[in-house]
Amino acid sequence: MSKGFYQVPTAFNEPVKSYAPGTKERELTLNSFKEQYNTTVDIPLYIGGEEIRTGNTKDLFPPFDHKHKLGVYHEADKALVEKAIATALEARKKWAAMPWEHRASIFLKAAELLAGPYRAKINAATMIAQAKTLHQAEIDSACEFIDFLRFNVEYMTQIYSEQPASVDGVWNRLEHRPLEGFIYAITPFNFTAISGNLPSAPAMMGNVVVWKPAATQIYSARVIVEVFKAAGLPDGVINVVYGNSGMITDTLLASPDFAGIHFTGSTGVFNSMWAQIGQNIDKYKTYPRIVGETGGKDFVVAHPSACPKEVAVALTRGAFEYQGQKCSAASRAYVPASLWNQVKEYMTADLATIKMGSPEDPSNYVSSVITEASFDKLAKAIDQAKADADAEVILGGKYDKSIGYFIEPTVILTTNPKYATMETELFGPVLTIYVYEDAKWSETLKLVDETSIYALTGAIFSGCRYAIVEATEALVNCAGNFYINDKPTGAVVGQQPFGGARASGTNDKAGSILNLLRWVSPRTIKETFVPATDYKYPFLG
Ligand SMILES: NC(=O)c1ccc[n+]([C@@H]2O[C@H](COP(=O)([O-])OP(=O)(O)OC[C@H]3O[C@@H](n4cnc5c(N)ncnc54)[C@H](O)[C@@H]3O)[C@@H](O)[C@H]2O)c1
Ligand SMILES: N[C@@H](CCC=O)C(=O)O
Repeated sequence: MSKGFYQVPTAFNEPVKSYAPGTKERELTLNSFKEQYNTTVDIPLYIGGEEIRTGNTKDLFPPFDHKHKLGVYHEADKALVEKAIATALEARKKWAAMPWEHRASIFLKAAELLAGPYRAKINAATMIAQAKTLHQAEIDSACEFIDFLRFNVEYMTQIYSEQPASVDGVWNRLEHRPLEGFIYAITPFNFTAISGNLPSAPAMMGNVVVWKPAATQIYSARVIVEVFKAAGLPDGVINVVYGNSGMITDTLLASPDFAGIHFTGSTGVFNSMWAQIGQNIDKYKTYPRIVGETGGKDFVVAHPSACPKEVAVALTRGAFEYQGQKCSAASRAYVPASLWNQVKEYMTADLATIKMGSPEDPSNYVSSVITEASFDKLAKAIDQAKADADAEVILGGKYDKSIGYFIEPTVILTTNPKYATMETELFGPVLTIYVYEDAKWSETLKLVDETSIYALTGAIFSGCRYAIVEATEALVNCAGNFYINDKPTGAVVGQQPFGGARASGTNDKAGSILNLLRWVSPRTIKETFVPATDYKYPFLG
């Protein structure tokens, strides 16, 4: 039991290291890359304290070198998924009663382990599994993950300290109980930080979790498991399963103890799980919390008063860093005719200098996309644009999967503002640009609003304050993260809470107090010091 009103250390953003030639961090990470690349892994399921190897294995390959086998992971069957539920519920008996400051301590320790001894390992694993460059791995698996842990600890204490008023003779208290049951965390391939945050945020609030990482991220997920273990997270609080996604999800969502889902991934998968939860609603002991951050079709709109160089750089970085595989990536842009030639010249010059290849070579700015399926989908969209009369591939457009799944950073120019790649999320290094007449600024804002089902991120570039005001209002429902004169990627925990609405998710803002509130069920406690001893009102005599 707590014996003090503790204050946690003030959260701060982990500084991003430079990885410049000759730096220690560069040497450590590249050494770890080599070592991990040449070691075969045999990744088990983690249920309670057990590492379970079923013998039912799948091979792991880096997407930039798909003939290099990294090892295997073991798949769960239905009985093991049920075992994960039972193990989580057993662990809940002690974990839900763990004093909050000890939960805080565990996750603060995890943050420090990531900032220090595990930094090179988790960054290198992310580079290998997800084809991230040094810088992209650093801002994700080290810095953002550390930030999630530090800031969530601070938000947790804010939640606990916010208390109701009490009048004379009464003490009102509010306690925030973990949800009654287990949480299903289901995570995407593209951010190791999101993979770490989705199970740990509910766990920090006293919940137990069954976590299913994306198959393509299991290789770096194993390092997350290692870090949580080293930080002292008790067995059974976070249990990790992989295998057939449909079977795992069906089994978990059918449990009467299912208390919530913490999802990040595509809109279609989230929608199907929401429907399934609806069908199962009579089974559950408590209404489950449904939290999902999903797809995007993120925009950049330039006003004629914008600086063309700034627009071009925002497009290059926003669309092509990490091969356009950020949910926030710029994938449609609206550029005024008066700026277009300059924007195009700057982008052409910049893209000509971008190198693509293995993330092990730090001079490569981009690497491969994640899977063959993604490669094929992107190649098909590029070919279609080459064939269509209302579209033209003006930059990039080449692809090659002989060694890895490499797609050149590609720019499509369209004369049709509703062209397929202006509307559909492709999730890769393909940017589509529509050039509008300068006089049609207000109509263009309407077009931005009406073109996509998503509302995740968006950016406007303008040197005119009136245009900024107009766009901020006209695009009020188009993005949960809205940028003025900046690229639409790179939200920082504690600074720009992240998430979108419409088909982009429930907008519960990962890494914020709003998200943590979804993982607790408040109980109000009223204590009366001197209870009444007479039933009559005073005026009844
Ligand atoms: N809004 C955000 O904050 C955010 C952040 C990152 C990624 N994303 C989105 O995630 C997507 C890319 O990630 P992804 O390719 O890993 O997404 P995905 O939807 O394919 O996979 C996400 C998770 O769902 C699982 N899954 C896939 N099919 C399933 C099924 N039929 N039943 C149950 N589970 C299933 C996967 O194994 C994985 O664990 C993009 O749409 C991107 O916009 C959104
Ligand atoms: N939070 C990240 C995107 C996460 C989704 O992939 C960003 O802001 O770029």
